[in-house]
Parts: sequence; C-alpha cells; structure tokens
Amino acid sequence: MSATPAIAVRDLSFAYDGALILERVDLTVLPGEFVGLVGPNAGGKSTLLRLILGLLSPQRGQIHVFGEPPRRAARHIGYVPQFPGFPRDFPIAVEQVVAMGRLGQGPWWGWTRRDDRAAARRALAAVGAEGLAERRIGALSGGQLQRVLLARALVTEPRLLILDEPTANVDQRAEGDIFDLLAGLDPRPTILVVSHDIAFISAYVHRVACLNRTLTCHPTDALDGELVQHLYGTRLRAVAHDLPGPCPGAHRHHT
Ligand SMILES: Nc1ncnc2c1ncn2[C@@H]1O[C@H](COP(=O)(O)OP(=O)(O)OP(=O)(O)O)[C@@H](O)[C@H]1O
Repeated sequence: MSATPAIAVRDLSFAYDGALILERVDLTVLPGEFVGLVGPNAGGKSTLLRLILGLLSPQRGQIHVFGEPPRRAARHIGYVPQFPGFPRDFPIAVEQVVAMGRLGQGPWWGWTRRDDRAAARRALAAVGAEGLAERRIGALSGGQLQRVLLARALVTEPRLLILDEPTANVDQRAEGDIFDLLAGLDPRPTILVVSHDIAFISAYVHRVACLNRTLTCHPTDALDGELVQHLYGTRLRAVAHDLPGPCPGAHRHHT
C-alpha cells in the first residue's frame, strides 16, 4: 500500500480578483521528500504555499496535506515565512519568539509556560542556536534570525516543513549552513522550500518543482541550463547535479 502523500495538489487553479496566478497545478510530495520550489518572480510560489497552508482557498481543484484539508492539517505544518511578521526592533527575546510557534496549536487546555520554554529550548538546540535564547530578536544577524525562525517553525515538531525563501537575506555561507541544517534534521520532516537559487538547492533537494503559473517537476539530475533558461527566460548559474534519492512522479510536464 502506498503512503498517504504529505502534499497532494490536484488540478489546482487560483486567481486573485480574476487574475489567474496558478493554472491546473498538480504536485505530489511524499513523506520524507525534500522538494525545492523554484520559478521567476511573481510566478506564484508564495501563493501556492499559502494555498497549501490553508490561508487561501482555490477556485478549482483540491489540496490535501497528509490526507486532510489544509486547515485541518495545520497542526502538522511548520512554516517559515518570507518576511517575519514582527518588527525587528520589537523588545522580545529569542526564546519567546520560538515559543510563539506553539500559539493556537496546543491542546484545548493549553500548554504551561514551562512546557513552552522547554519546547523552545529543544527547538533552538535542534538548529544549533541554544546560546541565543536570551538575546533580543533585534540583535541577531540575518543568519541567526533565520535559524530562530526555523526553530519557531520546528517547535511543534511538524511532519511537514514549508519554507518561503529562508535564505533570501543571508550570505552564501549562512545559506549553506541553513540547508545543511535542514538536510540533517532528526527526525527530518518532509520539506518544501522556495528558493531563487536553483543551482544551490539542487545539491540538497531530491526534486525541483518549477512554477511559472503552471508547474513542472524535475529530478535534480535532469536540470540543465537550457531548461532553466526556458523557465526564467534568462541565463542563470549552471545547474547539473547527480543526486541519489526518490523522485516519484518526476519529470511530468504540464503544458
Ligand atoms: N493578495 C494579493 N492580491 C492580489 N495579487 C496578489 C496578492 N498576492 C500576490 N499577488 C500577485 O500574484 C502574483 C504571484 O505572487 P506570488 O507572491 O505568489 O509570486 P512568487 O512566485 O512568490 O514571487 P516572488 O518570487 O517575487 O516572491 C504576483 O503578480 C503578485 O503581485
């Protein structure tokens, strides 16, 4: 019997006020997969993530997360947004920011403060940032902040981790550190990560889903300059990697 997909998107179309952003998108992500979502600016990546998170509803098609509608599956999902939803100079400690990831996700009687603190410390340890717990959020470097946002997403021990450009504001070394960390998480959740850097993420992910209103999946070793040029309409850094790993449903072309 095959496993219930972590993400199953079927024949999905979405428009903002009549402007079509996603057209007949299909995407299956199996439990344990590490999938990159790439595409040009305004291609619809963040919109697709918001639909998978249940923050938007499609006009056409279905989405299931671990077999459930997205809102019902919210407790299984950790999310690292593109822009953190709080001002950097807000006087709040790292540990509190991480514990905020548990808001609204607890049992009906709520967690105790002590449980929140312990969970926050565990999540910070998982991303190698225990030493930052007492620091003010505004005093962190870009790379440190990304680790803390990752800890906030991991604090509920999600089965699915969704990240929207987690390394957009960090240098290349910090980018590598974050992706090494993601690849080494134990237990490692299923991961869907948006990135602009197709060459870089190809070294980490099993599969790349290319989105530009329609979606096409490729195993990482099938990516070449011609394909990327076609997708972006421009030349990017070379992309060719041989990676072992599962690639179910790969190389489907949606035209
Ligand atoms: N709330 C909204 N209302 C109307 N249009 C929107 C809204 N959010 C996004 N859009 C539009 O939808 C399109 C897709 O946006 P989206 O943010 O999903 O793309 P993206 O691929 O994530 O882009 P980027 O790589 O630049 O972050 C864009 O043209 C954007 O202007």
